[in-house]
Amino acid sequence: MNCSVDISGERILSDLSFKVHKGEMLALVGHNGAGKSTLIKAMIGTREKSSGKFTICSIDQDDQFKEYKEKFAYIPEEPLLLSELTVAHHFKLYQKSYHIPDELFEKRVKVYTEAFELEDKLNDYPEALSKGMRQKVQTICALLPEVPLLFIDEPFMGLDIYAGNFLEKELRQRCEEGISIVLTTHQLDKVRSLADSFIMLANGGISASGSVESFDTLERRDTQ
Ligand SMILES: Nc1ncnc2c1ncn2[C@@H]1O[C@H](COP(=O)(O)OP(=O)(O)OP(=O)(O)O)[C@@H](O)[C@H]1O
Repeated sequence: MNCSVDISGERILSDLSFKVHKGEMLALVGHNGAGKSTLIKAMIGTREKSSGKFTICSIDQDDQFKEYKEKFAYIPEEPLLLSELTVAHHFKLYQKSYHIPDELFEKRVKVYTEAFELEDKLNDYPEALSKGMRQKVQTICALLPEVPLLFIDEPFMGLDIYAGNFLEKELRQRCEEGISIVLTTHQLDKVRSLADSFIMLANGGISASGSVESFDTLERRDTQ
């Protein structure tokens, strides 16, 4: 993956280049405004890049956008649910978009709605849900398909402790199954406990990167 991104003529990300390996969990870290969400949005295709190239499993974002999109699922920082669809409709929409077989779909909906305590909310519309519940619905949607890559912007924001612990376990399990995950977080304890590697963004570029063990050293050095 490599890219530059300009917003309103201002360079936000400059010549970033990195790889995410199969089964790797990569944490994007950096202060507010460092460009973490912008990078994720460029990778999912909702923010145009000014130059560069993204590929997932050798599929190029610009040349084969439909195939590229089918290779990842995305959990945004703020839930983006449609007001005219119920919770169950959202799940069905993901099933159709990602061609999820019925058996897998039903199994995952059951496991996740139980784990996130949403079994009695399936026929509710987003406006009847709390912000945390909307975040849980959005999270479940992204966990339904079998895709090689997950992009997650602040996965634990707004989730209660039980849901956060469940998601942490689920993400770890997905990586063990060979799925790669790129997440942003300000929770450095999560970087340490979950991620394999990190990229620190600053001033539009990568100021540090490496294994999570080197993140620990960097953190100690920077706080002493
Ligand atoms: N829609 C926009 N219009 C103008 N500038 C924007 C827009 N979105 C982001 N920016 C700018 O791009 C830069 C990076 O923002 P971004 O949201 O990617 O940061 P972040 O690292 O995700 O921050 P946070 O930790 O606060 O979520 C900031 O300077 C921000 O002001």
